[in-house]
Amino acid sequence: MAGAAGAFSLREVLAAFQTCVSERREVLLGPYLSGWRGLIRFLHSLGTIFSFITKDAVAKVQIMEGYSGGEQRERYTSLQSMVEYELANRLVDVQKRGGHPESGCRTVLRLHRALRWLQLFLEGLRTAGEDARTSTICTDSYNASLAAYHPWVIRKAATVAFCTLPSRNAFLEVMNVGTAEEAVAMLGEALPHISDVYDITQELFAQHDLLNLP
Ligand SMILES: CCCCCCCC/C=C\CCCCCCCC(=O)N[C@@H](COP(=O)(O)O)[C@H](O)/C=C/CCCCCCCCCCCCC
Repeated sequence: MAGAAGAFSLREVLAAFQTCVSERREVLLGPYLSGWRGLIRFLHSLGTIFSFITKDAVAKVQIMEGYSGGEQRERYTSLQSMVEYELANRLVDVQKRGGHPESGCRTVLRLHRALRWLQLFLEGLRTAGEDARTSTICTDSYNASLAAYHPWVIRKAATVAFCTLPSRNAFLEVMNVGTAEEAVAMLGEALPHISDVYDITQELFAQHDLLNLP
């Protein structure tokens, strides 16, 4: 279940995103949600100022867990099968939220946009100098991705929360993969897998005109 306690491990998150993409280049929902659960563990550790973000991420993962463990679980093995099933059965609100306010497609779209933030943030952490401020990396990544989809009040609250983030080195330590240098190396290994998942999903959603679901 989403949001379970336990120490964050970048290795686990990496393994999840690594196994996300099948030989047929499908994004498998099981490992995708597993990756998100790992990331949420990290968010929990950042304290209550981040709880409005944690709650939203947990809620979205729980919606998807409901589908992937539900009656139609076979339709939810991959993002590709989910899109096909939900579109064929008119289970997606495409103009405004109505009968299907929590479709898998619109829920994954929110996580997908957040994955872009993660990609930019981790790349920023990986390439920044030792004395770089995590809050600046996080704010820049947010402004270049998710912020475009959030109202002013959320952007404001997020920016305030980012100011409390620990230093870059503290971040690298919390990844539980050894020294800062080892953590940076592991980020270099993790990022192509996260990018692969992002790119495949982006193409899938673009093909089906699903990038602006309400
Ligand atoms: C050691 C480094 C590892 C880094 C690990 C980072 C862990 C981050 C984990 C999760 C990222 C946050 C996921 C947030 C999902 C947000 C989805 C969203 O956009 N939801 C909005 C729209 O949903 P609907 O209303 O349409 O259903 C919703 O309104 C948003 C609510 C909450 C605010 C979201 C702010 C997102 C900021 C993302 C940055 C997280 C900062 C983490 C700091 C490291």
